[in-house]
Amino acid sequence: MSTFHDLHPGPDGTINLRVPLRGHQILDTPMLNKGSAFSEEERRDLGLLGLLPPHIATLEEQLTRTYENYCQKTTDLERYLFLTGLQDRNEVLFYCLLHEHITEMLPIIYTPIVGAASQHYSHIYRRPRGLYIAYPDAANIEQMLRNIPYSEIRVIVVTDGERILGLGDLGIGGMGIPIGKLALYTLCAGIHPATTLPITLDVGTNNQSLLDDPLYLGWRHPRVRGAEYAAFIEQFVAAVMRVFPDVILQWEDFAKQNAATLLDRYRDRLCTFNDDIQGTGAVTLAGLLAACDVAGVPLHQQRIVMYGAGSSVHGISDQIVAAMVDEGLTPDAARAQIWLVDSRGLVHAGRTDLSDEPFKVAYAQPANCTDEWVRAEDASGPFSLTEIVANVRPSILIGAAAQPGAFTEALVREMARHVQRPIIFPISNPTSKSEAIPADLLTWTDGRALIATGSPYTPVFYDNRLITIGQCNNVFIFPGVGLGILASGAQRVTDGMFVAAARALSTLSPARHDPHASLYPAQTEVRHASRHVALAVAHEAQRAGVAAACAAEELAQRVDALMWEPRYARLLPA
Ligand SMILES: NC(=O)c1ccc[n+]([C@@H]2O[C@H](COP(=O)([O-])OP(=O)(O)OC[C@H]3O[C@@H](n4cnc5c(N)ncnc54)[C@H](O)[C@@H]3O)[C@@H](O)[C@H]2O)c1
Ligand SMILES: O=C(O)C[C@H](O)C(=O)O
Ligand SMILES: [Mn+2]
Repeated sequence: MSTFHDLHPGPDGTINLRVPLRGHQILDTPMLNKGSAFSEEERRDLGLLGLLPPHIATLEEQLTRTYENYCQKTTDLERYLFLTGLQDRNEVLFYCLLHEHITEMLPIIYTPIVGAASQHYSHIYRRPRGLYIAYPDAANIEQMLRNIPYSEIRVIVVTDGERILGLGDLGIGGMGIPIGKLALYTLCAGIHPATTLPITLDVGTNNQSLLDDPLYLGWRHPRVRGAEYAAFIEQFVAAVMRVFPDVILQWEDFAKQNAATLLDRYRDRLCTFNDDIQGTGAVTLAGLLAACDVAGVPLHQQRIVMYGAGSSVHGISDQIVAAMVDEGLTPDAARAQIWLVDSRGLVHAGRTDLSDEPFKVAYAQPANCTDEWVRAEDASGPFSLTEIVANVRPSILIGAAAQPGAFTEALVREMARHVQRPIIFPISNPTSKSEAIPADLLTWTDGRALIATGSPYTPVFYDNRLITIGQCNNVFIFPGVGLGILASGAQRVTDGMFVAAARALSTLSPARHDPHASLYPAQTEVRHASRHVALAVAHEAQRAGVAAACAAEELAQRVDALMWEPRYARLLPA
């Protein structure tokens, strides 16, 4: 069972796999099951005779049947359940179907519908996947890690469910996210599914409606905090390092008070990164660099307002500063061009509530920066976002506060008065949390805005043109980063690897060749983009000395060899 991922095609391109299982055991193993596509020999030699309808289907026939079924579903949640069911039954067919219909199905297995599935997790639950590590079982984590069906795990995505997209604390329901992210590792970067492991650390939930829900599947307890939480995480990481010493550990959708702390605590101890901070930083920088190119104004001359000052803005700000420094600014001069806005308004040094957030302190504008600012009529209290925009006159506006509709018409029109090509990225997820809708942004800026969104949007018809909206989502980064780490054998994940990823992705922006095109590649290009990102990450890992050097051709070969294609192996009895 441990060698699923070690499949090398023979001279005729066929992959032979000897399996110690027979009959129903094979049909019940999604990594082995081919459904109606088992050949005559396989049926005879593996105890499958009579267990399947007589016709031996081709993969194409299976895809037709499966897609036909999919199309009969009438709600997105049913589509999600259908695809999850397929994943739990036949993984090759699942990934083949996703490859064929990626634009249609990515929003189902990932953002935004994975958000709805996570909200309803305890009501739609069918089968377990991955590991559920609850706080009361802290003493058994190592045993749990050894209970999983595969023994050669290379990538773990872990959440504690506290900040699932912009939907808040979803407790055990957060499991939808690591499952979805790891499906994308396979779909977008070819990481073999049997080498991935989704994990939810169930430390309770403070979501009262979940605690009150009789069907809730998690540990019914308020969230464990403080020293107990830290000790539990430490036990988890230590167990992971014992059982899977070479694994990549990706932290996902932790609340901001834990996200940065855990990253700082563990980044020098194992191969680990935080996707919401670092992955989001990189994907946003990639789109901004392309947008700056279209606007004809380099990044270091842009004035940037960030709405939200949590994990994602932390990562985005740090990446922007790194890129501005590459363009010749000092770090201080770069930070001076970034204005953060959190739930209490502008982040400035005169505030007394920043001391436990070092990231905000580093980006705080001078205490007196608003002394000369003009107030809106009748305004009092902290400056509103519209007032901040009116006074700062930003050329870039990023939204990552999960406050739907926060980029109002008045605000956007104000911004567009001062800049020829306003760059506006409402990146909050899912769609229901977006700060603005692309069609509105185009209307309010007379089509001048350069837009990207966190969740996918259909193209907008504006001024007799169909405008494709690029998706500024870390899906364009983390699968390639993981692939690059595995291919290079990197021991640690550096910030430089994310800047390299951003620059690599940015070169693939369709807008670089056609100023009317999207700032990000289409979803159909994501596998190509991941490969490109992986190579850049692997080279940077070598340059930084966290991976052993090798020739560029060898690195490319290793990347390609790791990229699994979903197709059936020929199963032989062991
Ligand atoms: N597109 C992507 O790839 C991507 C990646 C990561 C996060 N996100 C999305 O970004 C959003 C934020 O994620 P995060 O990890 O930064 O969350 P977070 O909880 O770490 O930070 C949220 C921030 O928003 C601020 N905020 C809350 N209410 C506010 C208000 N009314 N006005 C101003 N600021 C307010 C908070 O003070 C905090 O600074 C989520 O919707 C998430 O789904 C998107
Ligand atoms: O999950 C996503 O779509 C992106 C991001 O990681 C988020 O938390 O919103
Ligand atoms: Mn996330």
